[in-house]
Amino acid sequence: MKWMRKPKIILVPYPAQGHVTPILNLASTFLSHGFEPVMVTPEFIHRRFISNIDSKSDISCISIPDGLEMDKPSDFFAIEKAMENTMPTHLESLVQKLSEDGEVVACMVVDLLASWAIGVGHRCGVPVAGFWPAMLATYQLIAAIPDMVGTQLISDTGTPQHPGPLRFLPDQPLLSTEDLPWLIGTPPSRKARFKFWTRALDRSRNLPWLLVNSFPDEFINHDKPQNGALLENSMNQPRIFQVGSLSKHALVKNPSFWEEDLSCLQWLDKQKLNSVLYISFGSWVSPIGEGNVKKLALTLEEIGLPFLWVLGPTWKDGLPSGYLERVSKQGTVVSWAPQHEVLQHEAVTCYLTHCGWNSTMEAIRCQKRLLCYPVAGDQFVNCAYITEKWKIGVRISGLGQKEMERGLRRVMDDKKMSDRLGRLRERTMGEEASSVMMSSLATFVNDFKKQTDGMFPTDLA
Ligand SMILES: O=c1ccn([C@@H]2O[C@H](COP(=O)(O)OP(=O)(O)O[C@H]3O[C@H](CO)[C@@H](O)[C@H](O)[C@H]3O)[C@@H](O)[C@H]2O)c(=O)[nH]1
Repeated sequence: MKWMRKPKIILVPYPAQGHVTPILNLASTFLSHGFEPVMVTPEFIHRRFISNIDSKSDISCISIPDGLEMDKPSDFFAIEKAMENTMPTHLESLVQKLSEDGEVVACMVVDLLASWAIGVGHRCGVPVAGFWPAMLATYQLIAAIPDMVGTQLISDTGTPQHPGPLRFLPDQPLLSTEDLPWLIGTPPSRKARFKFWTRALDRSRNLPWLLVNSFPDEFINHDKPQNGALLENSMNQPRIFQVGSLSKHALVKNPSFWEEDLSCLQWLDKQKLNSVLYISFGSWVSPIGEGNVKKLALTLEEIGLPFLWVLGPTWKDGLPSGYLERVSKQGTVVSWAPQHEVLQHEAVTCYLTHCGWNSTMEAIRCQKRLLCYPVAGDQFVNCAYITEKWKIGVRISGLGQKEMERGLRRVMDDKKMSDRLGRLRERTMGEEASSVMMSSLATFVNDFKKQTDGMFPTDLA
């Protein structure tokens, strides 16, 4: 029988910018393997980015109901509730409908933060691969939760039992016990986030594959067979494939949740080479708090350095009165920037960042030094790699004038930082790294094709 339609791969991201962007990039890499990628997101997110997706794109974007109130901001826990209670039945119906219509769903790629969808795949008899949108190092930290509880490093609700810096895993930089990814907000919220992670870990432990949004030698374990996969399934862990920097930005237009303010590129064109500090704290976690917004605003004014600051409308209201007029000759504030273009711009010299993983990879791609102010989640781990392992940035402990000036001096005076950035870009996205990642992806595709023998049209299998 000759199949007319391409087999589908359904991709389910956690509904946040830092997750949708990398999963869509991953989706684009399946096109050359003969699949039709279908990204499924809840309605509240779909509405926001769909107009920014190229309508001629070969990637389909489908929304499912989330039960969330329209136009009401949803916090982490409201989204969790929607994912756990509302979305599974809708995804299941979607997969069943596709099968009834004669479509082949070859595989589902599920963000581990959207682990609710793993069960849907199992119930529908579709092979499921996990997707980790961040560093492998943070996955390993999460995967080590049972060991951390067992060795009483943390309590069984995730509370650190020993203060001070610790090396949680071999080869990883030192971290403070306060830097663990679930330690966000009040004690009840920390416990609830810990529960979220342990549940994600339980659901994903037996997955055969995990695709990681990272690069091949982020973690080197010479004792393990390479063969496209970094860690074999020996410890009841998925086989790991690092395919992060395979993404071709040209293939997918940025699925921005907010409208990009392009005027900042014209503003950058008028600035001197290597003169501008770019500032952005990403999209997911509330950035830095009102007090810190005010503090940073005044610091920038005192330092007098040209700056481009991404600050959402709610936070903009927290700027000191008359501030924007006062600094109009020095800097510019936008609600959302075309970040990749900004980082590529020659006027930008340094990036004050929250160390979100996508921003970190983009800064490496564009060769920009980093001034790090991690806020939450995996950002402390990323920051430790940036500042201690790779030495492509400097961490600042506060946003006051002294800390900023000291940090800027250290980051700009480091004569070897540009070389390190160059070498890191080569290691992470150069030709050799890309070819390893391409073969990793091919190994993964062949692997799941084997599991679904007979499902594929012969001319694609
Ligand atoms: O004005 C802006 C600001 C950001 N971005 C883009 O938004 C994305 C932000 O991603 P990331 O840097 O990873 O930050 P978050 O959105 O905060 O991502 C969440 O998800 C990441 C992946 O799991 C984690 O590493 C972060 O800590 C977590 O906050 C990047 O692609 C940026 O280019 C823009 O396009 N315009």
